[in-house]
Amino acid sequence: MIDAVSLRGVEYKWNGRDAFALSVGALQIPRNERLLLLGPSGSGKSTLLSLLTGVVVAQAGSLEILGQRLDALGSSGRDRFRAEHFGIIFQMFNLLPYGTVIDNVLLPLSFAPARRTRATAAGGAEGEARRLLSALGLPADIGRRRATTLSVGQQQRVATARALIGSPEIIVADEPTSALDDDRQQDFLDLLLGQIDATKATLIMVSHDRRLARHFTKVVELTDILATSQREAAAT
Ligand SMILES: Nc1ncnc2c1ncn2[C@@H]1O[C@H](COP(=O)(O)OP(=O)(O)OP(=O)(O)O)[C@@H](O)[C@H]1O
Repeated sequence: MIDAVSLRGVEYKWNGRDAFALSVGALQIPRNERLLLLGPSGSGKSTLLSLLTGVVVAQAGSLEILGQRLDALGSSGRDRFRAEHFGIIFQMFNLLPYGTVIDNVLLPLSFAPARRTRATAAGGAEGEARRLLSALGLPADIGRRRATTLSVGQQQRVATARALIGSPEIIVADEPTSALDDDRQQDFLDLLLGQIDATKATLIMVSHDRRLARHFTKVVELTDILATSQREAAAT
């Protein structure tokens, strides 16, 4: 089976003086993996996610997602590829503040025809949005509320339903539990992992919190996958 992620010798440097550079030797993520990527703040975890999702393109090396080389696509091709194959739960959730909860959950389907087809086949796009919201523990009447009126925990679940709708192959989550206390973190992870199991998606979650490790099939320390040159520089 084609891997979810196949990365080799990737180098990326942000623009600017003294800009941060990331140099990753190799990272292979099979389909259906639940991977936790650990690293301290500022170590480059979000930068790596931006590379994997094609928000930015590496200056060197090769990166394939589901067998597709991202550098072979232009910027709008990468946007389409991201919308179709990734569900992304952002650190700050990035909900449309004045949209309703249902608008927010349905949003990715506007840019992802295959996800729309799957959601429609599963019981209509809006029905599927409501099913996911309820599976994530939200009350039945939440669909018409504005995103701005929700608690942080509710916003996070809406962002999760938006990532899951239409069953994209890869779910990426950037520190999604950092705003929650321990009990809520546990509840949230149980719900997310239950949904991931149901759709057989690959999960890539980024965190600095190694206590989350037991929920995952694989744990990778960012420092362990850095290219040798960058590891040596970081150690000095
Ligand atoms: N859009 C950007 N433009 C320029 N530099 C950036 C940009 N995003 C991140 N960086 C730089 O890249 C470095 C790594 O940041 P990154 O956000 O990838 O780390 P992180 O491990 O995800 O940190 P955190 O856990 O705090 O989110 C930092 O020095 C940061 O300033």
